[in-house]
Amino acid sequence: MSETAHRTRRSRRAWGWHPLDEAWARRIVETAAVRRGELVLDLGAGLGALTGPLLDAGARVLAVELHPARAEWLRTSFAGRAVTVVEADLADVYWPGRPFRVVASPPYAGTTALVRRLLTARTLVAADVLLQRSAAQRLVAERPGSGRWTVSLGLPVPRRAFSPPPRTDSVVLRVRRRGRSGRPLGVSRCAPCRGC
Ligand SMILES: C[S@@+](CC[C@H](N)C(=O)[O-])C[C@H]1O[C@@H](n2cnc3c(N)ncnc32)[C@H](O)[C@@H]1O
Repeated sequence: MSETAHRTRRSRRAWGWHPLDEAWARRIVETAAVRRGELVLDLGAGLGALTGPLLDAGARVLAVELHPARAEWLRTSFAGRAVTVVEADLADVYWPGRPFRVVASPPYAGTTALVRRLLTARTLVAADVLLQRSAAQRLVAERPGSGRWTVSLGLPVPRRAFSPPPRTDSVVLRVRRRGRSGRPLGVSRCAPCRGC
C-alpha cells in the first residue's frame, strides 16, 4: 500500500463518525431545554448537526472542532449567526469563565475523560452529552464530581438515529449541578415530558 493510501485509511478511521439524523439532533436539543441567550458548548461539532438546532433555540454557541475542513464548514454554514467556531483539540480547551452548558456529541474515544474534566468546571451549569450506552452507565455508577452533580441517563438514542447505524446504542448523559437542597439547579425541566 502506498504511503498516501495508508495515511488516508488511518485518517478515515481517526476522523470517521456516524452522522446523527437531523430529527434526532433536534430532539436532543429540545430535551435539553436550552434557554434563549444561554452559552452552550458543542464539543466535537462536526458539520453542525447540533449547532443548528442550538442556534434555532436561541443559544449562543461555542463550537469546538479539531478537523480543519469541518471547522471551516461550520464557519461558512453558520456565518452571521450567534456562533464562535474554535478549531482546537478538546483536551486543550479552557472552560469559559461565565456560566455555560454543554450539549454535544463528542468523539466516543475519550468521552469519559472529557466528562470527568468537564465536571471540574466551576461555571458549568448543565451538560447533555451523547455517549455510548455502556460508557454512560459506567459514569452514572461512578457518580463523578463528589456529590456536586446529579448524573443520570437521559434520552435513549437508538442505532437507527445514525447513518450508517453503529454497533452500539447511545444515550444522552444528563448532568445537572445540585443546589443546596440537593435538587438540580438552573435548568428548566425537560421540555417534552416536564418531569424527568
Ligand atoms: C461523533 S462526531 C459528532 C459530530 C457532530 N457533533 C454530530 O453530532 O454529527 C465527533 C466530532 O469530533 C471531532 N473530533 C474528533 N476528535 C476531536 C478532538 N480531539 N477535539 C475536537 N474535536 C474532535 C471529529 O472531527 C467529529 O467531527
